Amino acid sequence: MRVCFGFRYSNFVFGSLTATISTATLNAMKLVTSTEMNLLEKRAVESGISLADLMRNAGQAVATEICGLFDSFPGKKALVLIGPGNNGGDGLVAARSLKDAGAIISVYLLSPRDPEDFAYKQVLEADINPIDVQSDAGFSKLRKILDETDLVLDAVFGTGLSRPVTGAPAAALALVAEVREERPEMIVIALDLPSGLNPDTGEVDDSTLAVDYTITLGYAKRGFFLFPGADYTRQILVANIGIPEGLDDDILSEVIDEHDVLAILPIRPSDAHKGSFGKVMVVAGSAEFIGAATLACQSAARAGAGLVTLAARRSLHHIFAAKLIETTHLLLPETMHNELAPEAAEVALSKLTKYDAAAVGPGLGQAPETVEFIHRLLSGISENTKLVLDADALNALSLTPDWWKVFDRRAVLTPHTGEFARLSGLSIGEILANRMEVCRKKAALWGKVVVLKGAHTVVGSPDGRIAVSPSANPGLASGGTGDVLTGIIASLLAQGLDEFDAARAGVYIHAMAGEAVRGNIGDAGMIASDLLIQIPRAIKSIKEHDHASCH
Ligand SMILES: NC(=O)C1=CN([C@@H]2O[C@H](COP(=O)(O)OP(=O)(O)OC[C@H]3O[C@@H](n4cnc5c(N)ncnc54)[C@H](O)[C@@H]3O)[C@@H](O)[C@H]2O)[C@@H](O)CC1
Ligand SMILES: Nc1ncnc2c1ncn2[C@@H]1O[C@H](COP(=O)(O)OP(=O)(O)O)[C@@H](O)[C@H]1O
Ligand SMILES: [K+]
Repeated sequence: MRVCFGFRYSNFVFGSLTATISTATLNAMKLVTSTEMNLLEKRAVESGISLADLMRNAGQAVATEICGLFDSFPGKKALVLIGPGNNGGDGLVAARSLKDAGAIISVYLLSPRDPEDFAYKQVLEADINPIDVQSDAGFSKLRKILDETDLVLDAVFGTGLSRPVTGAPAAALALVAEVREERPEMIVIALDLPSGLNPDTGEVDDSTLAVDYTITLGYAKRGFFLFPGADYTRQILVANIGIPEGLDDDILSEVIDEHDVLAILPIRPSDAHKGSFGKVMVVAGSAEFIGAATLACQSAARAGAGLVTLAARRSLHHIFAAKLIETTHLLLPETMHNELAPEAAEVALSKLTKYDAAAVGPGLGQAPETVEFIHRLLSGISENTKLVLDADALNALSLTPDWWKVFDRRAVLTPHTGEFARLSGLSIGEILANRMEVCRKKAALWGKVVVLKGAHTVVGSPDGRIAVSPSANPGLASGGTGDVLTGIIASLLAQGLDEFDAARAGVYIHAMAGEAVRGNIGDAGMIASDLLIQIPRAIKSIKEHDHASCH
């Protein structure tokens, strides 16, 4: 079994990610910490699998994946760098399997290893004579091998890294990096993870290689989706090492995957009418932020809602009406200073009873009257209307100490890092240092589904689950793309999805739309409106993938 993280979109490959997620198993989409990985290993051993079996499976699976990367593997030259622990052990088994598959193998020991251990015997039995760093003073042999090898397998350190990398391992990794500059055709593959990358935090060592492929064992590690680590793993393949199914039921983190999204997408019966697909009210916009409201309304419609209504200031009606042809309009009263009147909340509330979902916040602004309007609206909104809050709705909430005790209903919140900082009182640095854990904890404390936006967006659920976007796409870092996400999530809420499902499916569809635009025009110059037509295409593509995999 093999899993690749990435997007398949109309048979094209985007970014540096692979094209296919080629398995139906959802377990492989789980994300683990090093502690969780050790626990799973312990459970596997308790269930009757020996450590040697796991290592044999790991080494063989890695070799199989490597062979699959080449059109023709026999005769390829492969160098395996071996460290002191089990990662090195896996590397020794992989070296043996690669030789069995026809490769010309060099094994290079960066630390002394016990010749009696199971893995070492594997290479000796295959007549591979490891080169020892002690006997290769000055790395002259290593340099010579690197000048000719087709691939390097980094099996120096895995999840057991405990301190900065120094000495021979650091020097050898630096040499690989240097030769790679001269020989870009040389493929570098990490076994389990690029050595020196912290699997829990995504921190990297100075010596960590940005590899071409990371063949990870059993489960992807959280650090692959946290920066800077996320820039070092490139294409990630998850290899099956035989951990029995069912041992990971309490692992609550996952990468959002097309199969998950397909399973939760709303069904669209042929005899549907517009009432079948829910009504969304978007409460948004101000004179300064016209685009935020229009983008949210259009994306809600493009994600499949039956009817979208914009509730916005009366004096802006003419411009909104010109921009939004399909949207209906609710004209909200204003103060004599041309701000939203706080009593506009009652106007919106009186209509909202007929709506399945509301998106509140994009571009509303932060005038005191607007803040009062938002507070009145949020305190009066019925539990029957599902809710997504973004931008100025989040800013307004942040003004109330312990806001989650006052605003204690279900909702999706979609903060970027700055808004999350205001909501939580944490600094930006504290959030960036561990986005997944921070998001999980706050979602539980606040009792909300929280979408912490950015590269590899994290969706946290109050029950402890987190779902991480597989996409990092600098093209999306432009004004208005978040408003598009808000509209998509509101649309999915209106179509009947619960908060967590709407948020993770919405994040995935939005990311896929972004990847499609990147595929067309690159990662600079993307504007939020480019995403709109890609939303239904992304949904179509997800559905077609299912169709393709069924036949
Ligand atoms: N957890 C699991 O389920 C499995 C783990 N396996 C492999 O085991 C690996 C983890 O093995 P280990 O726990 O032995 O850890 P590693 O192989 O990552 O390295 C730990 C060893 O390196 C030393 N070390 C750590 N940091 C160092 C540094 N900066 N400089 C020099 N020496 C350093 C430690 O003292 C220890 O000897 C995984 O990455 C994976 O490759 C597989 O064999 C199979 C199953
Ligand atoms: N580097 C990136 N990789 C992936 N997604 C990104 C990246 N940068 C921004 N995004 C996405 O773009 C959107 C930006 O939203 P936001 O910051 O609220 O902007 P705005 O309010 O202007 O719409 C979010 O969905 C975010 O996750
Ligand atoms: K490694």
